[in-house]
Amino acid sequence: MEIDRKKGVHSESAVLVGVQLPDSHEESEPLTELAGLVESAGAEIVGRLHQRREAPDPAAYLGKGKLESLQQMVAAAEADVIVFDNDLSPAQVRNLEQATKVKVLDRTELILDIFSTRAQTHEARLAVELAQLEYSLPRLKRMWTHLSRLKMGVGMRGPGEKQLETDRRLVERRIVDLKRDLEKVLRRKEREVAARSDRMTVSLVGYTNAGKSTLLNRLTAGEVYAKDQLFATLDTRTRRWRLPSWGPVLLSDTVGFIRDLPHRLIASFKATLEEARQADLLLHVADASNPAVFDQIKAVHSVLAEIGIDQKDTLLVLNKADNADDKQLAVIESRYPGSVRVSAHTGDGLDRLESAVSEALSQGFVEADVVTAVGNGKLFAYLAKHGEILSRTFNEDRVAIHCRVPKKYLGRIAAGDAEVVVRTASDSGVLGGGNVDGGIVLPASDNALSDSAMDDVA
Ligand SMILES: Nc1nc2c(ncn2[C@@H]2O[C@H](COP(=O)(O)OP(=O)(O)OP(=O)(O)O)[C@@H](O)[C@H]2O)c(=O)[nH]1
Ligand SMILES: [Mg+2]
Repeated sequence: MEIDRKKGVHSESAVLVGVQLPDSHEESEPLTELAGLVESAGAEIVGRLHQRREAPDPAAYLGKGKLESLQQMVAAAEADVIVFDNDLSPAQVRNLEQATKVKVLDRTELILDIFSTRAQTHEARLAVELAQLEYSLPRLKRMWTHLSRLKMGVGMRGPGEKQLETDRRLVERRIVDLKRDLEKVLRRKEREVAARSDRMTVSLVGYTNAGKSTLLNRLTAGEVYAKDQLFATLDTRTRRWRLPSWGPVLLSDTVGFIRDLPHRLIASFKATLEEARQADLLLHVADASNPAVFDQIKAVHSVLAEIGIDQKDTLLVLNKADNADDKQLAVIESRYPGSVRVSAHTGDGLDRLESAVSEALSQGFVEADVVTAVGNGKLFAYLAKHGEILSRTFNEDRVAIHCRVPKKYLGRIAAGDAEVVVRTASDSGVLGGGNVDGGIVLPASDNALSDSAMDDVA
């Protein structure tokens, strides 16, 4: 038997199989999400098979009777590929392929396959290749057609043990190279993102297909690829977003999440998720029209926890309100008070979203008195640009500036040859609302604000 493993599932006919285990995720309509993934990958669905089992069968995951049904279904529909909703061991894949004579993919492989066709930037390509190779290493026996692309010409038949050993070493070497390249990308990215840290940054996160890119486009009039497919976006885009009554902040889009996202994939996408890691505020976009919205919100929380950013300030955005059932919206809102319902399509609720974001960002502001030399125009400009100047009091060659500024700039302001005294309470205005526990005095320093610290981004 020879099965072409090179092609993924594009334009093929696929049979979907799912086994419901007692502790595994349960969908109201089984295989819905898998079907979305398979269609996203460009395949046609020609059959579905679902089974409840206490435990997977070690040999073929399915029980004997169901395996026979599967064989018949594949033959009758002339399917090219079987896609499992569960993750399979290498032996199970081999046995299933032998029994059905067609290619078998599991959920992780399918996701990796979609990622590999969508990855656009150098960084996303590296991330996907690494995740794919790490996944395939223990599965090399059936991966040799894929490997032939890497190294040898076509026409290679099945690998002998020696060949396998060579392949394994090649893959391992490539993995080391990829990790090193990704590490470099990550460090560069960290520097890039940190360099724009004197702008408030907001990051869109959420389940795949929730409408993050559409929302980014709508809010910033940018040109970001948005499409009704899972994992339309694999690369982050950052745009300037002019918040009314606030000013410009940076808004970035990210790769969508999915339940049971392969851990390796999350690890490989670290550089892509750097924007979200350093953001001042996360906008968690959920598709309120999806019956599985609660599961999706939970799945996003667990990915955020895995990246270590689940403690960040987060605003839940209930998108696709135009398409959602009013009752469902009310249920979500009572479960998540403080969430904001919007429609990226009709534009409904975007004004409320903008106010909610402004308010959330204000939490990061403090009122302070900054005392500096009258001639320190640079610092004055900096305060005006990033905060709000409330009053100025001159005293000979010194000026005391009463202002409202983001907490995170305090260090930088103090470094600009100034004394900074943070007031304990602030009477909240447009930008205000920040509360500080006690008056903090930051010492003046000799370092004047450097040009780069003053640089504007975007
Ligand atoms: N009805 C309706 N559809 C929407 C809305 N917002 C987005 N969509 C549609 O939902 C689909 C997914 O939108 P995207 O913006 O690509 O979603 P995403 O979250 O960026 O998806 P990934 O990049 O795959 O993670 C597209 O077909 C959009 O047109 C909305 O408010 N209402
Ligand atoms: Mg997107």
